[in-house]
Amino acid sequence: MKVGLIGWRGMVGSVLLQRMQEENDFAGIEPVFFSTSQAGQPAPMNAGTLKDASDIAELKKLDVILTCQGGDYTKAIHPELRKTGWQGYWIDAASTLRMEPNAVIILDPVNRNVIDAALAKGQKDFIGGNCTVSLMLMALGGLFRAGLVEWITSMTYQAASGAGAPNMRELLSQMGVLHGSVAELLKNPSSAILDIDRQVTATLRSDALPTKEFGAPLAGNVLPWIDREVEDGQSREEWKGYAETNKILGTTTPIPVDGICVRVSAMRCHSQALTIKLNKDVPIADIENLIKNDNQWVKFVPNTKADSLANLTPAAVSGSLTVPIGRVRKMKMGPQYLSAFTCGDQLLWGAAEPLRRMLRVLLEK
Ligand SMILES: NC(=O)C1=CN([C@@H]2O[C@H](COP(=O)(O)OP(=O)(O)OC[C@H]3O[C@@H](n4cnc5c(N)ncnc54)[C@H](OP(=O)(O)O)[C@@H]3O)[C@@H](O)[C@H]2O)C=CC1
Ligand SMILES: N[C@@H](CC(=O)OP(=O)(O)O)C(=O)O
Repeated sequence: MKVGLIGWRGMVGSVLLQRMQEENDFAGIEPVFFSTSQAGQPAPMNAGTLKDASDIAELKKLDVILTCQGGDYTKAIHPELRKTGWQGYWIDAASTLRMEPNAVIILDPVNRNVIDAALAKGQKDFIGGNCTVSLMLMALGGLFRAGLVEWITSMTYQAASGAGAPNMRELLSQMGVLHGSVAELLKNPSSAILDIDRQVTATLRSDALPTKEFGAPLAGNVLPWIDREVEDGQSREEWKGYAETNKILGTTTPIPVDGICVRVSAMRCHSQALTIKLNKDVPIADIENLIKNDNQWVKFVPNTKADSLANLTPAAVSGSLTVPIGRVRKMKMGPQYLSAFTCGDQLLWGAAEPLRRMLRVLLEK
């Protein structure tokens, strides 16, 4: 199978390449590497030279295209390529095609049935889901599979990486400026904390912090808006919660999903505080079993302070495929109301992993 890799140099693409190497995915394919800016230069893995990612004639030779190049690339190339009659598989990290009727949103541990049905019908476009949605479904797959979810709200704590590599750098630079503004005061253990706070706040409100990428300070702050405005006061990131969850699950009666998406100063793990309305009262032990037996990556964290702080944080999860879920308990609102907290690496299950697994699904066909 001839597989074209596009966007492999970027942040998501680098994680994808690393995972494909770890899992020996290259053994079953003939990789062809592309670039929009470096055609002619040596390709990685001694795979010849880089081809031009806008060369439709070269792209047409491929059985599969795996792209993490971004939405603008997809918008420009996908329709051109399909117009020529190309019948290959298009696997993509960008959101552009997700809601197209002939595209499937891929998260195989959760919706392998939807993927298989689409393949059987001859569908060719397989698109990775929004990171927040995919991570929520990896954590709560067991409750959805059991048909227990009446509705869900997700209050998110999303990492800088979701906004891109330059944003991760900017966050760290902001942290450095904040620290620098009070470094002398911090050295003196008897300096007044309110003086330190006043100085930090003054720095946050000044022009001293770099804010080109986020448009606001993220260090020492939270940003309660991600992506652009859509309708009904929702941000596009919040809109995806409902639209993509229901498309991934292939629901016939949509399950309401809503909440507020917030950017916080984590590096690459998105966390979510969930309120789940169950459609019946289920004992907490059964809920725990459904959650932890759903897939091999979900990890149930006991609802204790020690377990939560050790296992349910971006610091614990970063770089790992494990999706912990904890703080699970019935709420004061009644026995059908469940709270939970989950955290996951948004570059792995949130972006790269579903793509490489889709390639595996095609190889095993
Ligand atoms: N960031 C995220 O969390 C998520 C992103 N996505 C999707 O993936 C797409 C790509 O995102 P992301 O990986 O963050 O984008 P990057 O900006 O890291 O990479 C995108 C492209 O930029 C080019 N590029 C230019 N300069 C450099 C450089 N110095 N280092 C590396 N690449 C460079 C490369 O293309 P070339 O070789 O052609 O020059 C690369 O493929 C997004 O647009 C989005 O659609 C999906 C889910 C999550
Ligand atoms: N919007 C996400 C990252 C992302 O790229 O999402 P999507 O794949 O839906 O465009 C975030 O900011 O955290």
